[in-house]
Amino acid sequence: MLQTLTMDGREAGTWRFSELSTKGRHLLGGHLVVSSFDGFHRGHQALMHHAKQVSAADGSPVVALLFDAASDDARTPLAQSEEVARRLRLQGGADVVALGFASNASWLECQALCELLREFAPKSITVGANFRFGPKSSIGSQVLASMARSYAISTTVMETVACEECGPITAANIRQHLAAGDIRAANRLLGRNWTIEGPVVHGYKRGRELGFPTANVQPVHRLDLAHAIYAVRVYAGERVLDGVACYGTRPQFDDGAPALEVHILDFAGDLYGQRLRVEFVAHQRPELKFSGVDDLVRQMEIDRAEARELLAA
Ligand SMILES: Cc1cc2nc3c(=O)[nH]c(=O)nc-3n(C[C@H](O)[C@H](O)[C@H](O)COP(=O)(O)O)c2cc1C
Ligand SMILES: Nc1ncnc2c1ncn2[C@@H]1O[C@H](COP(=O)(O)OP(=O)(O)O)[C@@H](O)[C@H]1O
Repeated sequence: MLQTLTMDGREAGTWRFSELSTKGRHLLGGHLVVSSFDGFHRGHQALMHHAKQVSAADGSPVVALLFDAASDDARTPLAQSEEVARRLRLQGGADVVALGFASNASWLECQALCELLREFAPKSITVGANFRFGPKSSIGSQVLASMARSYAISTTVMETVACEECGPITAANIRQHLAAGDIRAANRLLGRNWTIEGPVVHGYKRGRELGFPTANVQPVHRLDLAHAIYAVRVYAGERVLDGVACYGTRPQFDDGAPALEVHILDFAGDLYGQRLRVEFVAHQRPELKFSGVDDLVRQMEIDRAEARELLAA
């Protein structure tokens, strides 16, 4: 089964392989880019850039074949799937075909992929060197390349690029930086600021007592993010607001389940039920337990002033 996505990432339709030649006629003979596009980081952007350059020579479309490994809920999301589809279209100019291939796809599904490649009859394939799929991720990009060569499809395997200070541009490395709280490194590898979204839910109503009301944003997925204070930008509908966020267990109080709490600067209003997008700009300090609540509040005032400066820079 193939799933095609619209501009904003919603499903446009589900096709059988056999329907590709009729419904997907416009996608045939294009330049395929094969990836999970997990996070649409700078490595993926380089793949799209390459395919776009190749396609400029003959005018055939760029088609992104998106392996749907990003729907793995156990991992920190680097981008929502709608965001990935939107960026593929905007930055890559690509039509997007999403495949329900999990990273542990069966051999049968891998065979189906070979058939699919034949059906697409692409003019070229672009793939990253560390792309893997199939049972226990046992099939690498080189196997894909030699398979494609046997169909006389020209294939480019692009090496993983590294950033001098931040290491390889891979989704795994970006997740490691997030787990360590190194937002600047994660953002550099992503090529944009890491952003998550969720609805504002009720908390313990303690924030307003402290003079720091905090919107509790509930992310859809689990986050493996360092427990710390961050300077953030908040997108609430049309509004873009500066904020200071705490992600952690609140050792000063309940030491409970990890939560993301966002205090918006120079703002007063009811946000419950609204969907907020929180863009992480900089790490400020680790979450701590102070000798008393007054000390915590004094530190929060310093955090707020520092966030203001970081966001103005
Ligand atoms: C800028 C800022 C810094 C914070 N730092 C800490 C901290 O170091 N330790 C801690 O336990 N909680 C910290 N918090 C979380 C507060 O304890 C939390 O916002 C408060 O308990 C309100 O919770 P509520 O929204 O459930 O009412 C911080 C919150 C903000 C906005
Ligand atoms: N500057 C602000 N930043 C964040 N939330 C604010 C702000 N001003 C008002 N609010 C409102 O206050 C709520 C947070 O207050 P708080 O006492 O921390 O309650 P809760 O424990 O339910 O989060 C937010 O959900 C929002 O509706």
